[in-house]
Amino acid sequence: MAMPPYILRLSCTLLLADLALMLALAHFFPALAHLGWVGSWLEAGLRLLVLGGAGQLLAPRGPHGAAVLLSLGPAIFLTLRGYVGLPGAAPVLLAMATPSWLVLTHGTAVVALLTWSLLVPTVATGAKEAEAWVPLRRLLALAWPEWPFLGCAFLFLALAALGETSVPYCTGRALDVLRQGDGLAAFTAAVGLMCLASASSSLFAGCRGGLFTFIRFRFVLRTRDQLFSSLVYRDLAFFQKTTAAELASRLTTDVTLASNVLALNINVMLRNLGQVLGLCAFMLGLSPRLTMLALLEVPLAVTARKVYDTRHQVIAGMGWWGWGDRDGNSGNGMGTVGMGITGWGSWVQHSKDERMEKSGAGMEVGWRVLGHPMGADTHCPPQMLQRAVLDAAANTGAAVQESISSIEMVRVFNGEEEEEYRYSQVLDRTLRLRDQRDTERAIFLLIQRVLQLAVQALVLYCGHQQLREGTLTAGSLVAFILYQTKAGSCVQALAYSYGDLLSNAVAACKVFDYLDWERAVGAGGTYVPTRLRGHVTFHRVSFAYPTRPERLVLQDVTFELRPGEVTALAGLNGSGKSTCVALLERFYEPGAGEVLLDGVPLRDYEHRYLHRQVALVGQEPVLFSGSIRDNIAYGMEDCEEEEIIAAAKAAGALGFISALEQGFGTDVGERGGQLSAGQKQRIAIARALVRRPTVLILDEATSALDGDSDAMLQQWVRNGGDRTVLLITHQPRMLEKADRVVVLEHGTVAEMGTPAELRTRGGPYSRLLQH
Ligand SMILES: Nc1ncnc2c1ncn2[C@@H]1O[C@H](COP(=O)(O)OP(=O)(O)OP(=O)(O)O)[C@@H](O)[C@H]1O
Repeated sequence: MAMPPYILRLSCTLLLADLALMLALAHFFPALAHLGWVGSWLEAGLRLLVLGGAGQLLAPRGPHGAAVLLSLGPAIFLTLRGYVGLPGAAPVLLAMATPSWLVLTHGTAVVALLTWSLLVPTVATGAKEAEAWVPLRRLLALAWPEWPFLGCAFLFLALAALGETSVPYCTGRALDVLRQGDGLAAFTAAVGLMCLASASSSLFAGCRGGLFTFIRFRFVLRTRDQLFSSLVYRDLAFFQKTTAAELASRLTTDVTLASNVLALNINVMLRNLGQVLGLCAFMLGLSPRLTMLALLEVPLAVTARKVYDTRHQVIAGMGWWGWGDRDGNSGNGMGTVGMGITGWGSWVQHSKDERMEKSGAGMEVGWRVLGHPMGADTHCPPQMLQRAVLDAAANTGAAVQESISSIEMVRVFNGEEEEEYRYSQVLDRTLRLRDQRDTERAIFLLIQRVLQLAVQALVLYCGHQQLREGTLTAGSLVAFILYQTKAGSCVQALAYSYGDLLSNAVAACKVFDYLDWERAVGAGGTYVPTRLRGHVTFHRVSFAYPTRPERLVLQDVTFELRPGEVTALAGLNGSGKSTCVALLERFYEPGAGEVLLDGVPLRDYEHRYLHRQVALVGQEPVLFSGSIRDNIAYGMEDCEEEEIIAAAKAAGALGFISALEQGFGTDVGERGGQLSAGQKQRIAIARALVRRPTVLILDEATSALDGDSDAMLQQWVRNGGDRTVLLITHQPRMLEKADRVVVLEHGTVAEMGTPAELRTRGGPYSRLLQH
């Protein structure tokens, strides 16, 4: 296997810098050698400065840990050698050693670099780390309302750490008392102290855990609330670009992950840091020599964890097992969307390593997002393997949901076998991902354990020597080993929490991105005239949707809607009729030109006022779950029952509503699913009419109505006084009833006039009628 060029460059740079340093300081080294191990460490510090600087300047791409390893490695080795007391002479300084020592040092560094590059193909994690610390201040600010609870939680954290740290010490004391036969009273006191330390640490730990869980719960609720508030005020262009699943993921997964930073990661980090420091203090008191040896575990554990964490990210980025399209092609329907969970699924906390599994319940993933087939060129950002496993689990849930919710279509098109095959494929992918993750984890744990055991064996060897020398008692050695085991697991937890904190902080960044948006809805306009005529003018309007900015769907469109008239927009599918409606509702801003209401640009009107004056009944009426009454009075706080009844009557809905057992109180079901299409349309019309709008827009709003819809239309115009009505319809009968018709073709106005005029011209309108 060829050596990556950046490693070659870095290795050569470090070797040359090392040689240059040794030549330059050759005269000073004998004086340093007299200082013993202090001299070793002074040499190490000097080499660290020079090698680190040279590496940064001449080989900035390489992992900078190489300079640290090269400069500190020999000093650590020589110091440990002195502690363990191995036979044979060793040089004090690398500079004064035979050239073979230098070759061995640099050779080891090259091997370490190659191993690192194999295990972790991408090494640029620095930026991610720096970025991850940014949101901590914001998270603290968000959690600030909980400061009394936070204060108590941190107090209990400190007390619990103190209690946990003193338990091994008390155990060692009890053992020594037992060995020395100091009498029952002394033994009882020692055991009592041990029990007291254990009991109090358990109590404090319980209080700490309970308080942090409580704070986390409140934090999650408040953040979700704020995030949702910021979402509903976003402009529609945003929702065109962002999938519902992504937003749901932000609200559920990312907020939960962000809450972990404070309530879990910092909590665990501080707890373990406190314990490590306390344990080290006790260990130093027992035997400084053994403590230095035991501390060897820290860099080893941190490096192993870093390799594992980084590798997880890389693997998930490269070997993505996302949702495939229906032909079984592997695709990534999720991307940064994450799991696309729209339910409030519950996170289950497992052990530290098995941190998060998603419970299957409550997962609902939109098919549009999941099923969106993406080609191999789709950019897949690196994601943690764990996250990919969760995504796959969410995909499995989505597959079930999609098949079951479309079971009628499955039956009609005989698709049972295909659905079966598709589901088994998704399960297969999930299984493969899990296997990959579990194998990696098992190997990592094994390596971690071996490193731990190696350090413990070293400590036992030295401890045995100290016992023989009489500088350590058996009880102290037992206490030391207990401390070492505990300190080891604390260091592991510390390293784990740090990695987890970084990835959770990235999730928090995404949440803050969303929270930082300025309100789009309601921003700007303040114009609230006391009287509105409802004269609408499209003046040279051009427009392209934000998702396809290169394609103009309206070009230089000019027409007007007059008060007291029904103006019909006619045109083939895709000619731009609904786009005109979207601009009139201010879903988007025109790219060029203006939409004016009574001569004033729409953006100058106050948001609430405008949407009370301009009401829309859309192509696919959307009802919300709740009663018919709630749906008609939606968005109107001051709506009287009589107004609701009058609107329902005008929309021709009173008949069927009265026939229902609970009348206006009848629940319409999710998205109005318990009503027929025509009934939904009538309720949607009533919802528009109850506002007594000056401008009424009917976008294919009468297609499912039975009875004389053109008579009803005339009634809606007359009842509103001089109401302006914009009608979009494909029904020639309705077009003929309009006062004026504007014909659109490919986003431009082809012709306009009264239906009779246009018919006699024999132009686009006539062709449309024939079509
Ligand atoms: N959200 C969108 N993003 C990008 N392009 C869109 C979007 N909505 C519509 N379009 C495109 O804009 C063009 C005009 O669409 P529009 O819905 O205004 O047509 P329409 O005349 O109302 O058609 P129909 O009679 O079928 O309702 C179409 O080519 C359509 O593909």
